[in-house]
Amino acid sequence: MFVPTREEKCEAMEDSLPLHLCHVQKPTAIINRSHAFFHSIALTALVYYRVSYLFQDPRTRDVPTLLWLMIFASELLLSFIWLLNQAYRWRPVSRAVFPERLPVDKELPAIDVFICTADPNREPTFGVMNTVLSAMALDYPPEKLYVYLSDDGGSPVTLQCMREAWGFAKWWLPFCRTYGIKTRCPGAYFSALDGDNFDSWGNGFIAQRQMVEVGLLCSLYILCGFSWVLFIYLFYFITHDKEIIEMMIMLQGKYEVFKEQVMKAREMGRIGDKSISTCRDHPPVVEVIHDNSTDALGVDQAEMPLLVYVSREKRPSHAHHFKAGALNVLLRVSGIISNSSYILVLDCDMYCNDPSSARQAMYFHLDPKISATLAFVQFPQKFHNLSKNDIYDGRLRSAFALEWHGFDGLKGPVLSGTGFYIKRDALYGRSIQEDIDIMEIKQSFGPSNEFVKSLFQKYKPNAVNGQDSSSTMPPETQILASCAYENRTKWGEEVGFYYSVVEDYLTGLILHCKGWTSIYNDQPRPHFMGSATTNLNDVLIQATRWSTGLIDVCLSRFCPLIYGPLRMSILQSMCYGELAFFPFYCWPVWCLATIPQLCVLNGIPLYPKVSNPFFLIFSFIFLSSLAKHLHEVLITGGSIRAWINEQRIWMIKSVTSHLYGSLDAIMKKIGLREASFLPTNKAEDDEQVKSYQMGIFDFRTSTKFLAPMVSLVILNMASFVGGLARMIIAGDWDRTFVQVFLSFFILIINYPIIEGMIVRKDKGRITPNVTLLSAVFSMIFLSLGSIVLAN
Ligand SMILES: O=c1ccn([C@@H]2O[C@H](COP(=O)(O)OP(=O)(O)O[C@H]3O[C@H](CO)[C@@H](O)[C@H](O)[C@H]3O)[C@@H](O)[C@H]2O)c(=O)[nH]1
Ligand SMILES: [Mn+2]
Repeated sequence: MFVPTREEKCEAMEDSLPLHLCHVQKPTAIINRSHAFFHSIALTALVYYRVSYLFQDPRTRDVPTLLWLMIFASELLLSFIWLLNQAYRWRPVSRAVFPERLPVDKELPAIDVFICTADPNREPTFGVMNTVLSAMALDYPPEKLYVYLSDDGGSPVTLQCMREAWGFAKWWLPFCRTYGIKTRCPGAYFSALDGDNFDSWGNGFIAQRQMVEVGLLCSLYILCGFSWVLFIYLFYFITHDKEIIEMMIMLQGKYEVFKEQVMKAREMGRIGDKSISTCRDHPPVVEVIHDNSTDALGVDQAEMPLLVYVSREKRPSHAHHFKAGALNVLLRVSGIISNSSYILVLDCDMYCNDPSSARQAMYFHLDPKISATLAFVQFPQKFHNLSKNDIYDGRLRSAFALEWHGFDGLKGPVLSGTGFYIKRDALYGRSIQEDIDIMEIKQSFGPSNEFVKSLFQKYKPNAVNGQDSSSTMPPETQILASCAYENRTKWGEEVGFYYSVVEDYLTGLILHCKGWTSIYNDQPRPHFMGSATTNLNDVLIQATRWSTGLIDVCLSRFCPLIYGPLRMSILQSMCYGELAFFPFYCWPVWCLATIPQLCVLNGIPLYPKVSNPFFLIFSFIFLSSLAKHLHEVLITGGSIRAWINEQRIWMIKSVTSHLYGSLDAIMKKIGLREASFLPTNKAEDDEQVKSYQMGIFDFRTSTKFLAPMVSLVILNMASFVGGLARMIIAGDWDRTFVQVFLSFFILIINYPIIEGMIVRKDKGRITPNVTLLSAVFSMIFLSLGSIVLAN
């Protein structure tokens, strides 16, 4: 977090009052660049060592060339990804904003909020409704705020619950506004109060409190020299305070009723006693949520943002392109309803925690110096369900606490799925001139006349506003939400969000390539809070999906290292490259967890002897990368434990998710597999939450994920013991040290796997079957390997 110095503030004042300031983190940049310098010298020496071996006389070489090359390739790949990583570390920046300098309400532009939900079983409706309410309660003029929920599950339960949420919002919004409530997601607000024993505050509490107040009042009146001014002042405060408490209690009651109704609706929507009915084959539904009564506190709907439910048409025969498809439907439907210039995109589990985010985004979007090229303002993803230890690195620390700041120092961070305010025009691909050929536009945007009209500046949207409750949706919305609408158009390819399971990454990449910029606004109070994946199974499934999507982009014409450098700066392309190449870590991690181990058991040295000067080079590289990582964890508020956790989860994901993801992408490329997007599970399982909170790994995941990591641990146990024996018995510790140490390091970092295999007896352990299977795998590998090496 950056606090502007007095000089910077003064400068800012003189310089026609900017709304924000950007500050390069100079000390960090200096450390990063010097580290990169020394580290790269060491890497060059390593390359020299590996290459020069290949030129040695074949008779003196004691390592099979193939193995040497495989290890060398791993080291080169690690070095290459390391090099790409340096782009983030080149020029990290922080930003400060000046809340007092925003234009008055009537000058603010309108905002459409898009919230996506896909599956009422994995994404509990009550949580989704909390997100909807938090968005409706943003601190923004309500007549300029339009909230759209896309329901890919097409579930009547969700629609019914939206109506309930609307009813509750009529109480909730005025309460937030009147009392300046800071936490406007009702779930978060009431659970925080629970922490203060709010539940025990009943009427008795109020009466008791009143007595104390009267007593206090009298004594203070006397104490302050019978001053009437003070008396009135205090009286006002005390009564005001009481009013809030009474309102709070009343609202909590309403909230409980709302919750019950949501639960009831879910109960009714269940098939048997299992899942809620959803439908993958249904017509489009677009509905404005409203009712006629103006009961609650006299609030009529004029003071409520418009709330729209959209469930796009789905047919089994049509590809629906997951979240990107849903967002594109929302773009079109909202285009003819509100057509706001800016759009906030939220995942259904990502609620607005700080109501000022919309205004803060406008500090940047309305700054004349940057607004012309600014496509979006990205806020960090922060999570409300993380434990202190965070064993699965659910907080994605390196991305949001570090790398995005570095991205921001270039031309801005990649689009990150949720929590960003994007300019509608940026998504439409180009600015539409009035004299452009209509037929050409229709080829890109589809046949709807109404929608095409909305692309022009002068367009006045249908303005279905909440005041007029009898208003129905323009029939055109049904056409825009139909699945055939996109046939033979450029949606998902040149306009809107780009179709990919990592639609955020691809759309961000292309926007930057087109010359747009973005901004990263990370402030101490989280603007948005989501639920992170907190069990191993979800973590690995999610990482597999991301890997598939990223490798898919790598294999397409948008490969960032080819497509990028011609269109944006080399550093920016490197950042995008690093993200896309990340899954390739599977290769070096697999190699380094198997080849040195196989070799140590067969007495083949792959690394320099301890007495060889190149040993120092290898040690330096190893320690320097660990130390740099540790430094970064510590400066971003992490601990030594977090550092170990991140090392471990990186290894685990590399040998499982990144491998499977890359294979999936390759199979997709050759037509053996279809893309899929299984949303993460946001429904909490008490038992799993408990073990996560206690920092205990929950190994209840598929064998597909467990077998590789358990096999590798067993393999390393074998090589560690075998290598140690060799060191002691044969006495060639000089030659074997590095390889034995490598196994030792792998085992130490992955201790929880050993524990899960051997020590634990609970449900979340690794079952003996999996251990046995993995042991068989590693034995087969070792015996086959040894036979091959012996020949
Ligand atoms: O067919 C689908 C599938 C998903 N979603 C929604 O997409 C959002 C993200 O899905 P989630 O299961 O939470 O995936 P994550 O892996 O947690 O999402 C991260 O990764 C995604 C893909 O890169 C980004 O879209 C997200 O914003 C980002 O938070 C959720 O609101 C879903 O409801 C849809 O609307 N339709
Ligand atoms: Mn998510």
